[in-house]
Amino acid sequence: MSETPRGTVIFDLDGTLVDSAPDLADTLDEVLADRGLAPIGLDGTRALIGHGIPALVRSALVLRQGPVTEDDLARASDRFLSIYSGRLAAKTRPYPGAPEVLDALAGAGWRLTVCTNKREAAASEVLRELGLLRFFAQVAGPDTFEAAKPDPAHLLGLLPCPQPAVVVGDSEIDVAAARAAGLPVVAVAWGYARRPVGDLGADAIAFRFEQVPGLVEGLSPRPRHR
Ligand SMILES: O=C(O)COP(=O)(O)O
Ligand SMILES: [Mg+2]
Repeated sequence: MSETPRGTVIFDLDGTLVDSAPDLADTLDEVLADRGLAPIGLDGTRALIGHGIPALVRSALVLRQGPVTEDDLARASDRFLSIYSGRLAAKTRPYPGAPEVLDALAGAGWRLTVCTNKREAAASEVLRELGLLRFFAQVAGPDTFEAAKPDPAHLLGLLPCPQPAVVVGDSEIDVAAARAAGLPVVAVAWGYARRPVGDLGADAIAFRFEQVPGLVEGLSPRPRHR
């Protein structure tokens, strides 16, 4: 990385850098099977990802068994985490082009960070197992600053001083957090958004990973050097 960072790119994780839905779906279906409930499957799981694991488990239980008590949710979330921690990157893979683009952005002087609603330790471990952790100066989960997207504090914690920054994410949650933080945002077309990517209200859309650096450059003011 160059001595004067160009600015910070804040990447979302699930649905943006990595396709984690297969491992999340397998885990969710195992939790449901333990309870004699029908599976949600890959497509069903994709539609529930983005607000973190407790929210994912709650949504699945509500769909399959109706209202859930907080105790029951805590038990099911613990069970989910114990299964998921053994298969964080069993089927999870970076999206095509991600490693090359991260390498290029770092080489161009960008400071790279991750802002995810997956807990910090699990997010870092997924990135480590996929060989991507080395690109990132910091990885922030909802437990890092005690703030979870769409709370802008989750993004702003990654920017300790005023600097150019661009958010890259796949969902309405990422766009809402970026808007609340006053940061420009690129939406990627390959993730888990519940709406068409053109309806997310992002400043730009990437249809392939290779488009990300050009869009990030275009949205970021050049820092002034004295
Ligand atoms: O819901 C999750 O698992 C977190 O997803 P995110 O990395 O897209 O924030
Ligand atoms: Mg996401």
